[in-house]
Amino acid sequence: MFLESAINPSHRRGWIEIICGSMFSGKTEELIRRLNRARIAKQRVEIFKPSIDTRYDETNVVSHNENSITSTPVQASSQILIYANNVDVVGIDEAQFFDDELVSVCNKLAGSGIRVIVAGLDMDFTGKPFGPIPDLMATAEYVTKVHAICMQCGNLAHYSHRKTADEKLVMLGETESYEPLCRECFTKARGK
Ligand SMILES: Nc1ncnc2c1ncn2[C@@H]1O[C@H](COP(=O)(O)OP(=O)(O)O)[C@@H](O)[C@H]1O
Ligand SMILES: Cc1cn([C@H]2C[C@H](O)[C@@H](COP(=O)(O)O)O2)c(=O)[nH]c1=O
Ligand SMILES: [Zn+2]
Repeated sequence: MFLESAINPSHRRGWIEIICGSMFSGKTEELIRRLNRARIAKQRVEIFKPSIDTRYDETNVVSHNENSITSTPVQASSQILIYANNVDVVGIDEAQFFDDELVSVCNKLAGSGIRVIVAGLDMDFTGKPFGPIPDLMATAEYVTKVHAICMQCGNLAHYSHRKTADEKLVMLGETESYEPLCRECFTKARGK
């Protein structure tokens, strides 16, 4: 579906792709896969992540199974417009942590002929829509929802259950603090 077609500079068409889902669903792997393919097609690629995401690495975007790609950490989404100069493709990871302006930033980039690929959590640990992702999903041309495996029953999971009592929206973590769960197991776990 996402062809790395040669880009004709006189007639550049941009668009937005969203890769969303729970934690451990393969969002970052899929983002890295698409960006690597764009590089193989000799397209100019820039990758951004919010600077608060220091979980695996200060700069690189790193997946749970240790795939990685170099990125530029930025504090505010508006900085992406400044750094995304002379590029064909922009990748953005952990987009749920960005401010709401990310929606207009991505639309401006796409409007100027850039392919924009955004990965992020669609729901927070309570099951509510997370940050700018829902609005991005509404305005994107393409939305891919990927699934993890439920850690309780082995079915497909689309919730990220927090295993600790912490109620803060932003709490970086891994398997020590979060597990992907299916609807049934998440409802049971939240009911406790
Ligand atoms: N419960 C799980 N379901 C699926 N993959 C898992 C699970 N737990 C760990 N993983 C690992 O996580 C990888 C996906 O990592 P990543 O792309 O970083 O996910 P995301 O960005 O969606 O959190 C999988 O390829 C697998 O190795
Ligand atoms: C559900 C949820 C998650 N987080 C944090 C936990 C991780 O550091 C990232 C998600 O990373 P992944 O690449 O999708 O595995 O987000 C959070 O701060 N708040 C939440 O509600
Ligand atoms: Zn389950």
